[in-house]
Amino acid sequence: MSTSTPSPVLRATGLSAGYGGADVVHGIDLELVTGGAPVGVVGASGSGKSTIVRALAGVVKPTRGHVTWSGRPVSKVGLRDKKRFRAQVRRVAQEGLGDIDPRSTVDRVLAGALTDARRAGVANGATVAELLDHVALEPRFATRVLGTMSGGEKQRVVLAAAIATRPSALLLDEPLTAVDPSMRGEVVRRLAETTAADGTAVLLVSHDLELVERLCPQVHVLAGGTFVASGSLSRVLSDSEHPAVRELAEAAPLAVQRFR
Ligand SMILES: Nc1ncnc2c1ncn2[C@@H]1O[C@H](COP(=O)(O)OP(=O)(O)OP(=O)(O)O)[C@@H](O)[C@H]1O
Repeated sequence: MSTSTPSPVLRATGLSAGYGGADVVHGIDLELVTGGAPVGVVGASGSGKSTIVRALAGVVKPTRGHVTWSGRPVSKVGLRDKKRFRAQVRRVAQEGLGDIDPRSTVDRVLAGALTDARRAGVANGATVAELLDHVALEPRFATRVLGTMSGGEKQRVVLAAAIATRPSALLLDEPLTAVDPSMRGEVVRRLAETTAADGTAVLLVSHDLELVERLCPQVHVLAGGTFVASGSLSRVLSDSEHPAVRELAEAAPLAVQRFR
């Protein structure tokens, strides 16, 4: 019987990165594995969570260490492979619609994402209605213009467009902040189902500890740009003596107080 471990689709090794010559994250080691369980990153505002996501997506360059995509340095992905990289490594960031035109209708955006996927060599037989279902949006949303939708509805369309390319890695940076908490659980449940079926490696960055706990068996706590504790969220919050973790545990909402 083979005992080989699957190789990571994205791996950060000794990653340091930042802006204008000053590093904000230092010596980060992180692996996202195809078919592996989602990995969470939590930490105070400004601790560097989004910077790690940007470095994994190739948007910010490492100053030390490196990020590899299926073993190749992301910084060396040439023009020819850029399209495939962008389809395979999808970042859903808190910054809103990204490059999606707010005047577009939902079905145009999602049909476009499915076409992009096919052009990048990704087989996806999904329909627009199925993509909407993956993020708990009803079929009637297909004809809506994005600019007229609520923040939470827009976030779910952005997520559906990311899933359309059946990415091997999905980097979620506060993906559901505008979705109301009662709906968030259902979106996460469907998202987890879809990504698990596709073997997509998921990284979730969020201040919502309930969401992280629900989706990610493995969590890293970031403080001052370094990982200060790692493990299951419940174990980390109850066991770690690090001041940043204690602060996180103190501020945890009632629903996660049981961790303390
Ligand atoms: N484009 C930028 N130029 C200069 N500094 C930046 C830039 N983006 C982020 N920073 C700084 O880098 C540090 C880490 O920011 P980052 O956005 O990674 O933190 P975060 O943990 O994701 O925060 P939050 O939870 O508030 O989103 C912060 O001090 C921030 O001000």
